[in-house]
Amino acid sequence: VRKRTPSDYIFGKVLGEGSFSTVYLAKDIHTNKEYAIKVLEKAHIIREKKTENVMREKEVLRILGNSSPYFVRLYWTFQDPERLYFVLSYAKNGDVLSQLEKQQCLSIECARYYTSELILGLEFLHDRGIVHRDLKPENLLFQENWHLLITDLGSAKIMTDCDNENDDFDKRRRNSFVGTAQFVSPEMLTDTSSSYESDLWALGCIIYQIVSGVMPFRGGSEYLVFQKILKLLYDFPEGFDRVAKDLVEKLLVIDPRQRLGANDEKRYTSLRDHAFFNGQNWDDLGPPPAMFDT
Ligand SMILES: NC(=O)Nc1ccc2c(c1)=C(Cc1cc(-c3cccc(C(=O)NCCN4CCCCC4)c3)c[nH]1)C(=O)N=2
Repeated sequence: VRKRTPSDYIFGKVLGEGSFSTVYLAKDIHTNKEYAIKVLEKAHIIREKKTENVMREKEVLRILGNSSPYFVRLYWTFQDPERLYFVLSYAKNGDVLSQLEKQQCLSIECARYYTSELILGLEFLHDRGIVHRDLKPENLLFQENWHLLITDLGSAKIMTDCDNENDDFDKRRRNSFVGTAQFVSPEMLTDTSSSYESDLWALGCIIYQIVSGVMPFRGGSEYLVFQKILKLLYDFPEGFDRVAKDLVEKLLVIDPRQRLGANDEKRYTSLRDHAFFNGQNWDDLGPPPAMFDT
């Protein structure tokens, strides 16, 4: 197959902007299919020493292939003298953060459904030895059929055997801060170690936010947010669903080994068995619940 070039696509609106990439809506001129194309400036990537992150994102997306319904798919990559291009799945209904900004919070039925899809995605990812490390509502997308799609594997880590040993100085030196302040786990702040349980902490933050509409750890600066995380300084708004509260409290635990799911023989039995998912058929979640009052 001929290597694609930018001229194979008509580029449209900006779908998202990050520190190291811009994502555009694009249409393939041969098939009229729509894609999200993530464009990275080579000079910027090199200057900011993010080459390894870019290579890892491509490697992780290659490992995931199209074998999970819950992750964006990487169709093609190509480059020109200045830029790298990743042709990815387009999720027509945007990201969860935008939805929360539109309707404050999700109904408890939607929160349960999308948390279930996220857990199925995490089971798939973690069983393949991959930690996302930047889970947040902005990286959770709604496809045209309103099923969830997890994106942005640019901070992901591929766990190897040595990663399961204690941190050593080199690892501490190598691991700079990863993730987004409000969702970063205490262990990523204290000893720069991150593992599967770091994604379980982020899951707790996400459930809190989709149920309440606000983040659990908020502050005027990253430093203040970090202090609240390290001291587990958060509370629940009046009327927060009692069962969801219990689940969040079992995930937002300082010691990663004590988080719900951390010691599961089979991932993530103890999350699936929590009362918040009572009645859930994990083998068939059914169609997404209506997002709007129709
Ligand atoms: N960092 C990353 O890797 N980021 C990525 C990667 C892949 C990717 C990605 C981000 C996507 C983000 C995205 C953003 C949007 C989007 C942005 C702005 C507006 C809209 C929008 O309003 N869509 C119309 C549908 N609306 C949505 C809300 C309810 C009414 C109907 C969608 C759609 N998809 C995407 O579709 N595919």
